[in-house]
Amino acid sequence: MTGNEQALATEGLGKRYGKKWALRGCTLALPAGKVIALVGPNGAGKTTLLRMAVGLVAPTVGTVEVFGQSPTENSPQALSRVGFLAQDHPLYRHFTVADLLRFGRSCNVRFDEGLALKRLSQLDIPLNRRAGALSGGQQAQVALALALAKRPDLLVLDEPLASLDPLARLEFQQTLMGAVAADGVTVLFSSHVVHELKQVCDHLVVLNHGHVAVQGDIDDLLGQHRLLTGPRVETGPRKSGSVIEANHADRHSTLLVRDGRTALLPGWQEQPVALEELVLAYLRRGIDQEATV
Ligand SMILES: Nc1ncnc2c1ncn2[C@@H]1O[C@H](COP(=O)(O)OP(=O)(O)OP(=O)(O)O)[C@@H](O)[C@H]1O
Repeated sequence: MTGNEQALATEGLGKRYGKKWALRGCTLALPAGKVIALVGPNGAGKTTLLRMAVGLVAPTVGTVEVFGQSPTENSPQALSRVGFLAQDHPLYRHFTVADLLRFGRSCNVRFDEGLALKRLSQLDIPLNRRAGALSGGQQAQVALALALAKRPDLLVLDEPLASLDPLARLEFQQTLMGAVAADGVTVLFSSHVVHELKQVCDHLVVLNHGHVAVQGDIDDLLGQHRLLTGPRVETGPRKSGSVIEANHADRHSTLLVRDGRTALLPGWQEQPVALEELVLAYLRRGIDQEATV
């Protein structure tokens, strides 16, 4: 892997179901070797994007490439490098954990059964237990162990944390981060949870109403945005491309801005913005406002 290799690149990507666009005009360049969060509300288009990335859904328009190859046109080459964990981490419920490992081995030439066995033993997950008899957290861990045993270069996870309790979430994240540190795997995962992102992610994509609202390296995004507080002004997001959100009280205004470092006007103060505030501000914007940034 080179330093600036892209794990996933899309250009004008869109998917329409009937008359409704689930995703539209999506252009992304997601760096390899990073942990990337895809954030957005229900129906934003996250699953649609992830399913196009792993070749399960064909685009209506535009292109998608995984490590430079189309997951639909060059599927064996592209998909041999990709692991996918669908929402609710589905497993064959009547299979034992050992059956699932055997199944994984028979389906994937690169399957590293030793690695999966090591992870499952560290988590005390019994191999003779049927998948349907495991707890939700254990099922998630088994699904993750199977996906990692494929030794993917890109691991795509659709809302992996949604059904897990706080302890199971932590264990799941630790397993994931351990794999990232050990193997340099690129992780792309979708989530509704914004407040935990800073600890686990390098890169962020915010989707809203089927459009990319903002994307970039998290440290860069935090460096580019700031909160300005000062005397009330009658400006809003539509008057300036650099004002992402404006909130007004009787005497004061607070503006979230994205711009170069310009001198502050008298009476104005600036402070850094937290990642959660930044994401929520972009989610609150309407589609017509997204085009101004
Ligand atoms: N197979 C389908 N047929 C018709 N419409 C679909 C289909 N799949 C998704 N959609 C629609 O596309 C839009 C985006 O759905 P998608 O599942 O990608 O969103 P999401 O961000 O993953 O949502 P959630 O967080 O609820 O899982 C929604 O309006 C959804 O109803």
